[in-house]
Amino acid sequence: MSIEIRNIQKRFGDFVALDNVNLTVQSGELLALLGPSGCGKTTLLRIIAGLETPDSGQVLFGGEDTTHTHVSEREVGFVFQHYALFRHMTVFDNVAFGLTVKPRSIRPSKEEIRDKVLKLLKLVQLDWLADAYPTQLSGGQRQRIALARSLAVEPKVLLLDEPFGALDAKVRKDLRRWLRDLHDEIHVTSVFVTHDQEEALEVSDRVVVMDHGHIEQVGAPDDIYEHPASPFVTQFLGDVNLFHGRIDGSHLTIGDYAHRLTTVPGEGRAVAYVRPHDLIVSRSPEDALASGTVEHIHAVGPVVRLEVATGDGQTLEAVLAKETYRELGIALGEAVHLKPKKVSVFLSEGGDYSI
Ligand SMILES: Nc1ncnc2c1ncn2[C@@H]1O[C@H](COP(=O)(O)OP(=O)(O)OP(=O)(O)O)[C@@H](O)[C@H]1O
Repeated sequence: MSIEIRNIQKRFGDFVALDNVNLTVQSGELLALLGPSGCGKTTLLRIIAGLETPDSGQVLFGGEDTTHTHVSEREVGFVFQHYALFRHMTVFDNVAFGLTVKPRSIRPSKEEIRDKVLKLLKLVQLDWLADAYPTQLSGGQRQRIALARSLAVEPKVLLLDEPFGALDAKVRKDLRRWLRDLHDEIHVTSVFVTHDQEEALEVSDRVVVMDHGHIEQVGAPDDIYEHPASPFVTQFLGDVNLFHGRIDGSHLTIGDYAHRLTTVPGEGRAVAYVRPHDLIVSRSPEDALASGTVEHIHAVGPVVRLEVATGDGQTLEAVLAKETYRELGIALGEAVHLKPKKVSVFLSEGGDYSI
């Protein structure tokens, strides 16, 4: 079931929560809505669910206008950050709930319900917990049961609002992989809200990056990461070093550094971003974008993070493999030169972008 969002506008008082949002979710796709707190992701998800009404615009399911269809008739499954399992019911009864409350005329038989629940519990790999109560489960297990419960009624669309938000980092990582595998198995059209870029990039088929109630960029994870469309997306997807320069013709100049651009966004003042792992640390000043003194050295697992103080008061961050770091034999207080492997450049358009 595809979802089409057309010109959605939503205000809360004077505050514009969603500003003319347009988006198509393909049938069977797992799509992430990614953005900082308050950007409107949850509001958009609630509008898709029918839990919130837009001021204007339309939501279409499979080409049919559902803007004014009640939430109970939209056939959506919902999983929230905080497990909404019924405490007084076993895992089995929690998963069966949506089926047992169906009107008698369309309710499956007891045997059918039993088969279906056991199949779902197997799917989320927790069939051995059928007789347990929610309080006996870990946070990650509860979320898997919540997901099984939302799938029991065979929703056309599955909506997940920070489903792993309340879990610790390790469990979160396991569950993201698990969700990806599960989706590959069942292919229900799913929209997933997160503010965690790593989660969005790892789990989804496509990522929608939002900011201040509008969509900044939509694309496959790799595409978004490699070709961010704006300074906001570049910064939101990970650490960056910022440089100010100019574009003239196809040349970017930052101080004495010159770089030939393959795609030219125009002419004028520009901002350039380089990710810490895209800075080559060298003893030689040749082709250097910046030079400075090593102020801090942090060894983190297989990589080493250097903080380099430049003459003009900026601190740059470079990340290099431990092996390269050892070969270079860098020590605190030494002078190093930094050369970029990859630069993302945007015109300043009259105002500087800042981080
Ligand atoms: N019912 C409401 N009444 C008033 N303001 C609201 C209401 N719901 C949301 N907002 C505001 O709309 C903005 C967008 O909220 P929303 O929950 O969609 O953001 P979000 O991107 O999901 O953020 P978070 O990750 O923090 O949940 C926020 O500034 C929020 O305060």
